[in-house]
Amino acid sequence: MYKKKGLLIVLSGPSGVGKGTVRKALFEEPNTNYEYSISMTTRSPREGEQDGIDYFFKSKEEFESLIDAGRLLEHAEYVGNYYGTPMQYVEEMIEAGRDVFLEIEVEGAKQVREKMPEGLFIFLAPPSLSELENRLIGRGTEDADVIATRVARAREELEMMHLYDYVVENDDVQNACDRIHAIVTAEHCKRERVEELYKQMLRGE
Ligand SMILES: Nc1ncnc2c1ncn2[C@@H]1O[C@H](COP(=O)(O)OP(=O)(O)OP(=O)(O)O)[C@@H](O)[C@H]1O
Ligand SMILES: Nc1nc2c(ncn2[C@@H]2O[C@H](COP(=O)(O)O)[C@@H](O)[C@H]2O)c(=O)[nH]1
Repeated sequence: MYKKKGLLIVLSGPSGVGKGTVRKALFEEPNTNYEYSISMTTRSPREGEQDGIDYFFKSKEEFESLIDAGRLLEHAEYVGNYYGTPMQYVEEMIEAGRDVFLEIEVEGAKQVREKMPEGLFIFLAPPSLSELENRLIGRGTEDADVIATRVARAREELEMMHLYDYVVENDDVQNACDRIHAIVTAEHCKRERVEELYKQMLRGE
């Protein structure tokens, strides 16, 4: 029996912009069809982070063997660590009709665009670079030198914004959630309408 596939939603944007915060708030909304793809990383867990919930924490050797085995949809090196998306979970959820969110940086998003161009690519942008830096400082999870490296990387990432289907400013968590939810809903409507019109044309109607 034909089952409608889910949407792959790539939520990208610089470290500290609020991707995790906005995604968690989105997932608390009722009547959504969202799944979250837990990434793999070689970064050490932060205080309170749990393996299998925040990330799958891997050694460098484990991560490299997953790359070699072709088990990652995408992967990137970010400020001295590997990050990547396990392929199988994403494929299974999309087949099951679920909308799957990836929360990834821009190099990984480029790879996903090549492999799955039918995805929906959303860039979460900060109100300003100084606000981004304040958020990273306020989060209190990185040392000053790592924050400086992440902010420098953010400047490069912001130059890639135009490659995305949508740019959403995270000025306020609820506003950003509402915008993303509206984009996903509109995208579904568009795709369903296009599919229906193509089917009508094929039937000669
Ligand atoms: N709209 C907002 N206004 C003010 N603070 C925010 C907003 N969104 C998120 N924050 C705060 O900014 C900090 C960074 O947020 P978060 O960890 O969600 O970012 P991230 O993009 O997921 O970072 P990373 O990519 O490093 O995982 C957190 O302390 C969070 O509470
Ligand atoms: N390319 C990928 N990037 C990812 C993935 N999971 C997370 N990330 C991004 O890495 C940076 C740093 O994350 P942090 O948890 O150390 O702050 C941030 O931009 C994340 O969005 C992934 O699977 N692939």
